[in-house]
Formats: sequence, structure tokens, C-alpha cells
Amino acid sequence: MAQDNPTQLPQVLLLFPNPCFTVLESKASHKFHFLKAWDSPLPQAQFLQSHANSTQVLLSSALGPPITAQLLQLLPSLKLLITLSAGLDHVDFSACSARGVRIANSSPIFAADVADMAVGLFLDVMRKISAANRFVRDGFWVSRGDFVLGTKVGGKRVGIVGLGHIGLEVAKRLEAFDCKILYNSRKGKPSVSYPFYSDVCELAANSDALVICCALTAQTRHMINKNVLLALGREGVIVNVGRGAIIDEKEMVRCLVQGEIKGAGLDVFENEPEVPKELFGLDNVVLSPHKAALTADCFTDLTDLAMANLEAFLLNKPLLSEVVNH
Ligand SMILES: O=CC(=O)O
Repeated sequence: MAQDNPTQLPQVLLLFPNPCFTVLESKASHKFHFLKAWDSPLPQAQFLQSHANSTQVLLSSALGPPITAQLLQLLPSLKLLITLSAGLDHVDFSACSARGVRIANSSPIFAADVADMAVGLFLDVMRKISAANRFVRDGFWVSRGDFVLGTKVGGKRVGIVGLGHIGLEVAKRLEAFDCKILYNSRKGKPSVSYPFYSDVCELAANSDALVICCALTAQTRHMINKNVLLALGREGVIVNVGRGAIIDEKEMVRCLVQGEIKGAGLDVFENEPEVPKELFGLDNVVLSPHKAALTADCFTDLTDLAMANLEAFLLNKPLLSEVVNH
């Protein structure tokens, strides 16, 4: 059914069905009119054209279609994109800037949960928790006896790549484990006293583990390359909760298989849901299906933040999670 906006409420465009949108709609349909592209019998381009002049806000997420320059062209009145994701690699950021479309993301909501997962993966690789679990379940405690020892966490130097919301939460948690924090970021952060390395290779050479928390951009794609992995070295561990393509995955797999790095904890991959099959046989690798951000508890906070951003936009107040410098 074609949806006009009989309510005269401010209109929010949704391009694809998503359980979060349903929660948001149930909370906010008295304040906003949610325009659902998938409910219309019209082809999407025609549907967008019919609402081109009235659509100021688009609500999206990394699970939906990418927000491209071409899509923005179909929405000449668009002023705000709210994404229910932390990462922005599904958004053509320069096209949004050029058009003056503001962006609000959801990283403040996800930071703690992603950091918990990063630390969980790190501890698992270091202390071999998943491997020990397999060892006991497979009956090897009885048939083989001793389990190969893991590595002490306290005192390790952890290089955090990307000290944004998520990286800072990882640092806070790992300090409690007595780890020494170092970091790489686009710029040094005056608000922290951790040593800053502008060169990620140098960071790797001075770290026992790297935790990748940065965004995927043209600059960070394959930033963790062969040189960085070799600088991390045979005793080094890598954890990735950012995006798969920040690491040169082929090179990482080769390094893991050949023992050129010690282990990896990976929530993200270059060609999800495909995972390089060489990793399945490695006991020093812990794998997770890109779920670091999501917990069964996050949806209330996520939809509350989206609603607060919508309200702030309409009242011409500062957005709660505007992305200003990607
Ligand atoms: O990976 C998840 C996100 O970017 O929200």
C-alpha cells in the first residue's frame, strides 16, 4: 500500500525491515510517521521519488542497503541519516558531507558490549578457554592427560588500534587486568596518558597483542598488512572487533598457519559470512560471527538513542551521537 503521511507527523524513511525499527515504531509512532519502503507496491526508486520532497530523515543500519551517492540523489530533502550501527562503512561519508546530510550513529550504545567481546576474545586466545573446552568435551583430559598451557595476561602490552568509544572501553577493561595500554589513532589524544604511536607497525613491534577497534575507511583498509603482522611477531596475538578488511586476511591466515603470529580472536571477516577454512583447524584462533555489538539487552538503549536523536533534530538541538569527523 502506498503510504502518504495522513498524520502530518515528522516523517522517517525506512528502507528495509529490521526488528529494531519495529521496536522503535512501537515506542514512537505517536511522534513520527515511519515510511516503510518495503510496504509499498512501487519499485523503490519510484517510491523514493514520490516522497523525495518530504523525506528529511532516513533511519538505517549496516544490515541494510548501503547509503550511496546515488541513493542520496533520490532524496534531495534529506538532512539526517541515523544508523543503528557503530561502523559507518555502509555509508558514503563524503557524499553525505557534500550534500550536508548529518549522520548520527550508535557507537555510544555498543562500545561497552563490543569492548567486553574484545576482551573476551583476548582472554580466550591467551588462556585457551575455547580450546580447553574442546579438550575436556572431547575426552582428551582422560585420554591424553595434560593440556598445553596458556599465556599470562597481566603485564602484557596491548596496542589498541583506534582509541574511540570502543577502544577506550577496551583500554579501561584491560588496565584492570594489569595490561599496559599503547595505541594508534589518526591523532594522539590529549585526554589519555597511554603512549601514542602514529605508525601502526611501530605499535605492533612494541605490543604483545593488537586489538583492532577502528573504523574501516579507505585509509584503514588492509592497514594491518604483512609488515604489521611480522612486527607483532611470533608471540603476538591479534583481536579484531572492527571490520574484517582492516586486516589483510589472506596474510593473517598465512601468518597463523605458519606460526608467524601466535593467535587471533576474530569477530569480523573480510567476506562475511565466509570465514577462511584454514582457521577452522587452528586451536589458537577463536571465531565469532560478527556479534560483538549485539546483546539481547541492547535494543532498548539503541532505540532510545535513535528516538533522542530524532527529537533533537526536530527541535534543532545538538544530536546525541553525531559523527563529525570520520
Ligand atoms: O558491527 C556492528 C556495528 O557497526 O554496529
